Amino acid sequence: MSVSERDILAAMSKVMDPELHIDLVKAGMVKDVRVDGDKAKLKIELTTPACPMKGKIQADAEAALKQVPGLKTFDIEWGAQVRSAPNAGGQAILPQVKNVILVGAGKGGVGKSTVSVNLAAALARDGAKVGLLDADFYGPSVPLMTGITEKPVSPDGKSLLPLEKHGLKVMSIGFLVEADQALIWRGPMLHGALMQLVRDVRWGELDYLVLDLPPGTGDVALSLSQSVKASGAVLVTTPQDVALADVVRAKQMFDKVHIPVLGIVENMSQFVCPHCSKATPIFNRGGGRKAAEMFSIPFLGEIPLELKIREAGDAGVPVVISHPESAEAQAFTAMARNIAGRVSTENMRVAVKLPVIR
Ligand SMILES: Nc1ncnc2c1ncn2[C@@H]1O[C@H](COP(=O)(O)OP(=O)(O)OP(=O)(O)O)[C@@H](O)[C@H]1O
Repeated sequence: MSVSERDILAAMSKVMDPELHIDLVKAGMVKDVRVDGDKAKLKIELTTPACPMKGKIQADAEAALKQVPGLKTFDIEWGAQVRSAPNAGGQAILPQVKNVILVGAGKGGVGKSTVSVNLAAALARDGAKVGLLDADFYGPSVPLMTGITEKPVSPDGKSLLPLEKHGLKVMSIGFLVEADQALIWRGPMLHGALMQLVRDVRWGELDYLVLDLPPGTGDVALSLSQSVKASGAVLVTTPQDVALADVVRAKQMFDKVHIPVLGIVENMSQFVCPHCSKATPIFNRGGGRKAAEMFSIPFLGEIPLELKIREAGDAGVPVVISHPESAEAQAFTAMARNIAGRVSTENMRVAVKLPVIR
């Protein structure tokens, strides 16, 4: 029995992307199908190299191909092509950036910068082209957390080259102004400075630009979020009720400007004693998940309160790079893949008018 390309496509159209809820053929993920007698070759192009569902898609695709009558062997080449946010193409401000991911928090100190840095590093480790922009003028921690001490240079007196470290392109308001100087600026001046930081940096082509927002729900965070036409926002909280009240406000802020909230990350979830392995919920636990349920938005993961995370931050090497096998690095990696998956779903939902499935 001879096998045709159509048989291969028919098999692939039975495999669903578990996040997009459409089949691989409809999602445009099956490419370069070639059949030679009883052998087939094809390429499956995921919507992100940080796909959280790759294992399942791979198992389902292989199972479907094994069912094709007459097919003896097959070879799947795996690739990834990050798609742009539907509104990204029109934005003159960041034309080569496919997706801007905002990282926000209702208040300071909940670990927004730690999450931003590890999110960016985890996406880059998975193979994506990633930039990290620290717009937190209250306390720009990205220079410390990435270990960058150099200042950015301007080859033409107009634009700035981002600094490169840990596989990331990095820019921070902290590279350009002294902390006390930015603090005395008021709304329009601050907004102008931050927009310059977004606009005048030569990011080049990026799959994701992770933008560490100033904490809170003030005008600066709001207008910056609007100007960059983000794919979505990640909200960081600690599990306590007091932090969650701030998350409610942050969610309302993003709703007001029609930026999809990709989900909630709960940081400092619990502390596991390295000596006796007893877990202690220092800031309580489970509040982030509860808030996600309350808003019907995804819960993107919980990050433990862990000495290694703080030490890695202070040492300028994100924990996903310094200790990639550790439980805390894996928590960040799972979170990053969930976020990348949500960005793909949002992009695809608008592109092919998928129903909203949470
Ligand atoms: N999960 C964690 N485990 C241990 N330490 C953490 C964790 N998350 C953050 N920290 C530490 O807490 C401090 C504050 O974190 P971070 O600067 O990321 O917070 P932030 O919300 O960005 O604060 P700000 O709004 O002031 O910039 C840092 O020293 C960081 O290393």
